[in-house]
Amino acid sequence: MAGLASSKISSDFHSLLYTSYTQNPSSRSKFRKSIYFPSALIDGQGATSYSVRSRQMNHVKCGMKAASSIVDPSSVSVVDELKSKEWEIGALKDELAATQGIRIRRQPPTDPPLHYVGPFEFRLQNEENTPRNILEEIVWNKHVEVTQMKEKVTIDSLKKALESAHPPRHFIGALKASYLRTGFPGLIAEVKKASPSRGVLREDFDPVEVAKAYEKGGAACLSVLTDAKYFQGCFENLEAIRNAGVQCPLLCKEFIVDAWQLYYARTKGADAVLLIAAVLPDLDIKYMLKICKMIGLTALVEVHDENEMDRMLAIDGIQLIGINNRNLETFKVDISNTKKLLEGERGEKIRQKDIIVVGESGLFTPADIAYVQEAGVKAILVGESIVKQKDPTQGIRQLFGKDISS
Ligand SMILES: O=C(O)c1ccccc1NCC(=O)[C@H](O)[C@H](O)COP(=O)(O)O
Repeated sequence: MAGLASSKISSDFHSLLYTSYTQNPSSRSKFRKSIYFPSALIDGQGATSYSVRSRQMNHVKCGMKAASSIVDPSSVSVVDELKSKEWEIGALKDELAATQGIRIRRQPPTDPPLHYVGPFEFRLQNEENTPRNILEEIVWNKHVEVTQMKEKVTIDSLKKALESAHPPRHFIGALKASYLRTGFPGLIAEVKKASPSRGVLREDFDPVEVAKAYEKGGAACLSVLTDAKYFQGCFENLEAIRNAGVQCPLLCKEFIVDAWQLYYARTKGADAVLLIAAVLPDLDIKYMLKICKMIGLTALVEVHDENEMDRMLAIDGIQLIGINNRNLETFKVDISNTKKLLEGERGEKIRQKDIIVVGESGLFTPADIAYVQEAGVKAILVGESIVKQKDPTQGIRQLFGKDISS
């Protein structure tokens, strides 16, 4: 089915372009008929489980440059056709994400391939191909990183490794138990050496020592940064903490852009993963939630604004939502963001759905904790204010204004 539909679309597409081009060669419009495969589906099996859907002709502005040369149509290779199709799929993914308010493009807008329409060739104009902000840069880099990792570690080998993986620890259960025990939001303490917004936070950074100090201070769970380039983290830290006998459930703090990463994180000792609504379209979130449930991972779905919160509240199966007070595009931190997103109908819907909310970023004092707790959070995710303390155990005591360890 997919193959047939694709070739039909391809011929329609080119015949339409040929007609458009020959009738009004100066036309400044691009017709695009595209196919959408959610990126999360392309894990080697999923892609065939989705029907190919040709979409309405989209009439969007672009410039069609006059043919620079006359080519023999029979010389257009299958590779050119596939490159053209790949480019169209990438462009459509961004277009579909944009309809959900997502501004992050998953990959650089590559140069559109040369289009061959009958005896003509032309190239559609290109958008800027530099990242618009740090989050988009991280996501583009992550795509390259994961593509390279997937060449070395297959999804089948990961699925095989999962057969002997440790049983997952109950991430949400630990947060709820901590809240009941202390009367404070459960603490997800973040093992983070550095970040794009704050640089190096802790020079003498021993992840296992930091993790043990957090556990001693009363953390319910830990968040472990595994991104190397922008946070100086790594998966070896996650494994080392797991293997050091730390009992806290572990959140793999990674930028998930591909379902393969979920399997990989689970094999490296993760009990939970982060799904960022600013990066992942709804279909990817839904698909990844299913995979998380299947392989024993808790999903912390992160939002920053009302649009992202409304999108996530419309998705069934989400149990844990993190409200990030840091704008990951501008780095601006404002803890009132948590209050804003929990007011009114949104707060009511969260209570009805029994969703646990995590207040994330910019929490430094007992007053900050009281503020977000009053807003309705049952858990908090804290990095900078405790990881930079000489004694992180003491840092937790200062953060809460009391010893929450027993
Ligand atoms: O912290 C950054 O600079 C950053 C930049 C781009 C994407 C994510 C980023 N941080 C991840 C986080 O959200 C924080 O590590 C986490 O919420 C803890 O925040 P904090 O307590 O302020 O360290």
